[in-house]
Amino acid sequence: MAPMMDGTITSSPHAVSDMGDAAEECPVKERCQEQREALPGEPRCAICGRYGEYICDETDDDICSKECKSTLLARLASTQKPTLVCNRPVRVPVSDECFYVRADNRPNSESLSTDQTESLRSKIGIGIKGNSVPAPVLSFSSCNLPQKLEQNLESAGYLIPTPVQMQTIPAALVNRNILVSADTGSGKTASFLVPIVSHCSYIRLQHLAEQKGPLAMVLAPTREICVQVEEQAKVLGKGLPFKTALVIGGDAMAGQVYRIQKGVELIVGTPGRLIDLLTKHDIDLNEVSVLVLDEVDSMLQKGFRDQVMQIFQALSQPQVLMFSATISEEVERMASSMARDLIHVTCGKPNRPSKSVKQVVIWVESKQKKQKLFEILMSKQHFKPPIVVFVGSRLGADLLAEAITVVTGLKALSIHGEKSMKDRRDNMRLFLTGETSILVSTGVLGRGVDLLKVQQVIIFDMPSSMAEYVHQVGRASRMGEEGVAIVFVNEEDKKLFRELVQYLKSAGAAVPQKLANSRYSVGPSPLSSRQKRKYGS
Ligand SMILES: Nc1ncnc2c1ncn2[C@@H]1O[C@H](COP(=O)(O)OP(=O)(O)OP(=O)(O)O)[C@@H](O)[C@H]1O
Repeated sequence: MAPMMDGTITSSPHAVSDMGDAAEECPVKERCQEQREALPGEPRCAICGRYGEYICDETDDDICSKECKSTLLARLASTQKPTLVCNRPVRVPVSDECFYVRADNRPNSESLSTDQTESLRSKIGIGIKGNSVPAPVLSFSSCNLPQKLEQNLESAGYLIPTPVQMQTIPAALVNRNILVSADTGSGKTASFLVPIVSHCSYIRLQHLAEQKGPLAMVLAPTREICVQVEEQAKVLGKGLPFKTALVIGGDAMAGQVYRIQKGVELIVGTPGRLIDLLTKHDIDLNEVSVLVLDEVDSMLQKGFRDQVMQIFQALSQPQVLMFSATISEEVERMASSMARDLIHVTCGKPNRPSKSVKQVVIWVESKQKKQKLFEILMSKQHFKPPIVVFVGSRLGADLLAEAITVVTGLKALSIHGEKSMKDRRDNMRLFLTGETSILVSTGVLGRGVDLLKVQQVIIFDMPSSMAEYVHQVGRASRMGEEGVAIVFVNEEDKKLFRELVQYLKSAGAAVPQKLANSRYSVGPSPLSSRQKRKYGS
């Protein structure tokens, strides 16, 4: 994630005297979060205030990591060179001046040249397709966001945008339709929530909407994703005229309707429940001007597609923002037909597992899988809690969680679509708060859910597609942190062998001999023509 590093920074004299040789031997910290807090009297990073262990060779400032060095240099560059701006005109409401940075006070008022923009994109690893795509930004402060939103971002620890946010936020702020494919854990959620919070509070503060109806809608395939998106929206919208409603099955509908009728800016929900609610109750959607399809490939698949289109058609030409780590050519085509003048942003290697996760594939016959899993869980070397174990069936999830608890003595819980919403919430809470360290899940947690401290997943049953595999592997890493995915395969997964071998080879991961030697790993796979349609050649 850290953009544009040359790494030339020197150890601070304070650090050497305090830490002796050890400090000199330690590699320079890549990221700010790897650095510790500063103790009283110690040098502080000029950017984030953590322990300023190094000196920036180009400015002599104390800094904590390569990440902050790059922020420091970017800030410096932005005050000296033509700069990056969002083009959205910002008008300041007289009564709410405190929320906005005045346009004429902005330090960054010129645009980058085309060459500069292209070179910046290639440095931060962004690809774009589309007409007149706004330049990326290097900081949240160049976006003319409500001041309160900037503060909320800072309080949440979002000091600089991630690459996908750098490109997507400015484009979304000027109302462009966007399709984004970016690695799992790369910060896609804030890429749509920041523009939504900004847009909604702007409309409310300016009294631009006639009614108090919702202004934006986020659709996602699972309840767990919706819960997390709504939670994050609340964090970012705190203190602004920005209320949210969560519309998912398993929660009482009456409460959801009441909340929406009272007036909310954002609705986050699963398509099925939302249609149910909209058909039974009179909800005014006239003012909804932004629609987000999170995990868009899943949302445009059979099962969801008709419901999504029904909702889309009930809105009056909203701006459409679509996101996933896996986007096929077919999804691209469908997205282009839904939204005019679409921008396509890519970040990282599309449709491949995040390179931060080490894939360790083991050939295990089905009857031996449980035993192998228990061995891993009981091995000090291999078990790195908290972990998620992905299985293929609901019953399998319950039975395996029970078996783990009985055999290893480690408390394991399960999550799947047949559990009540209360159980799903309780089990997630117990897992995220560290009260239990093993969660056995079906695909419901495979996508989009931020499993904060998880750095290890075990794919006990291979999912039905390589797209789901990419998402499940991605649960082991957030924001480029290193993770491990242990994957059990055997002949039953043969329809995925060919692609799996390609993925492993391109990631430099070992291919078990039985997998490499299988006739299904070479030549056309049983699904090749369908897969070709799905992912292109
Ligand atoms: N600018 C930022 N600075 C610091 N942390 C961030 C920033 N943006 C996002 N994060 C954090 O990074 C983590 C991953 O973000 P997020 O869940 O949005 O990823 P994602 O791309 O949606 O992943 P997935 O495809 O797996 O759903 C979250 O914990 C989030 O809080």
